[in-house]
Order: sequence, then structure tokens, then C-alpha cells
Amino acid sequence: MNRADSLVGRIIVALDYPDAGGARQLLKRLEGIPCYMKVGMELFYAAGPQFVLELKEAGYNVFLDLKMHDIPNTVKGGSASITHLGVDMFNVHAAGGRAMMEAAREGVEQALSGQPGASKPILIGVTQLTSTSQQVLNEEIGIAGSMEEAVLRYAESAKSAGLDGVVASPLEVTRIKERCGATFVTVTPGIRPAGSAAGDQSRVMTPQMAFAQGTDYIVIGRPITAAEDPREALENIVQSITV
Ligand SMILES: O=c1ccn([C@@H]2O[C@H](COP(=O)(O)O)[C@@H](O)[C@H]2O)c(=O)[nH]1
Repeated sequence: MNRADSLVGRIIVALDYPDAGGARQLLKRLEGIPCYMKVGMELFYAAGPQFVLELKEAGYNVFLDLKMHDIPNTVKGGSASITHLGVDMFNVHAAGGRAMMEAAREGVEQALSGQPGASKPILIGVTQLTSTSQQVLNEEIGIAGSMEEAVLRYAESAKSAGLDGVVASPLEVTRIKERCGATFVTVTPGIRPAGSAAGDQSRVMTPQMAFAQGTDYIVIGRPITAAEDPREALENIVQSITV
């Protein structure tokens, strides 16, 4: 496998569509490119577990981005159900606290104990959404201090609960790795190729810079899905990170 191939597998394309039909059209255009696929709330609530299974049958690695945030017992059950689906990665909100994150991990373990040979999904905690700015964090959400401190607190909490990593912006990756270790996985949305609109994202970086910071996975939606030619947009991103 060359460098470009291995990096493509670390690009997660956000399939933010209102139905399976829209997502299938994009998959057709990206056919043969072995990137990760992300199913979030919009698509999952419309197309359900069946679409996740379809992606798995087509051979994709799948990140199920449902950001669970509920009482520990409920999250444990949700986590077990998601693990039964056979996804490769899923997440919970770190804001749910340590007991909730531990329950998520227990849900995974419980599901795997009934499925010998099944592979363990990467379980990650959402720190601060990449749409959240420093001002919103302090003035609306009411968390004092810097964004970096807030993200690092959640990252440490996720690590102590036994999670595999976190979702954060690429701006925080270096400090997360310093604090939680190089193998603690970072998954970073808020990715914008040079010249593309930030939209509702606040903490953004280019794909090339994000990988240079040491991120493990980048998540990209609209710069690909809203492009006139999504395949060309993805190929340009791949080229930008391999030069
Ligand atoms: O902090 C977070 C957590 C998740 N996301 C998700 O990533 C994609 C980003 O899409 P773009 O179109 O590239 O902005 C989207 O599915 C979000 O739900 C995030 O952006 N930030």
C-alpha cells in the first residue's frame, strides 16, 4: 500500500443526506475510492440500520456518528445495539460524564462477548463541537477558560473512562496527543480545503494542515458532497495531502 492509499482510508466522508437515495448517488460517484463513510443523524434517522449494513456489505469502513448523550444505562444499551450492527467507529458526548462513557464501553464489551470473533469498534468521545467558537463556549454554554482547556479536560475524561479517542478540531490535536498519548485516536471534522466556505464551522483547518498536526482521521462533508464534481473534489483533497 502506498502513502496515498493509506491516507485515503483516513478520510471520512460525511454522508449528510435526507435519504438513502442521495447517499447512494454519492457512493456511485466515489466508486473505487476506499475512504471511510460516516452516517450521521440525518441519514440514520431516515434510512436506519439497513443503510449501515448496506455500506458494510459494500466493503466500507463505517463511522456511525450519533453522539449519544443520555443516562449511563441507556447509553450502555445503545452502545451494545450499535456494536451488533458491526460499525467500525461510533461516538458519545464526553459531556455525558465519565460514568456514561464507561457505560458505553461496557455496552461494547457486552455485545462482543456474545459475538466471538467480531471486531471491536473504535469508541470515541465528542469534546467540543467544531461549530462552537471560544465566545460561544464562554458566553452561551457557560464554560470558562480557553477552548483548548475545555477540549483537553474532556479528552482526559474520555481516556480515563477507557475510550479509544476523541472528536475535536484539528487545532487541538497536538495538545491532545501530548496529554493523552500518541495512540489516543483523534477524529477531526472542521476540515476546509483552501478557499472553501466555512459555513457553520468555527474551528477549521485544511486537510493538509490537519494531517500535519498528527490527526488520525479527518471528516469532510460539504466540500465534497456539495461540490459540482464530488469525485474531483475528493481527488484534489487526496492530492493536497500526499504532496
Ligand atoms: O464536532 C463535530 C462533530 C461532528 N461533526 C460532523 O462532521 C461533519 C462535518 O461536515 P462538513 O459538511 O464538512 O461541515 C458533519 O456530519 C457533522 O455532523 C462536526 O462537524 N463537528
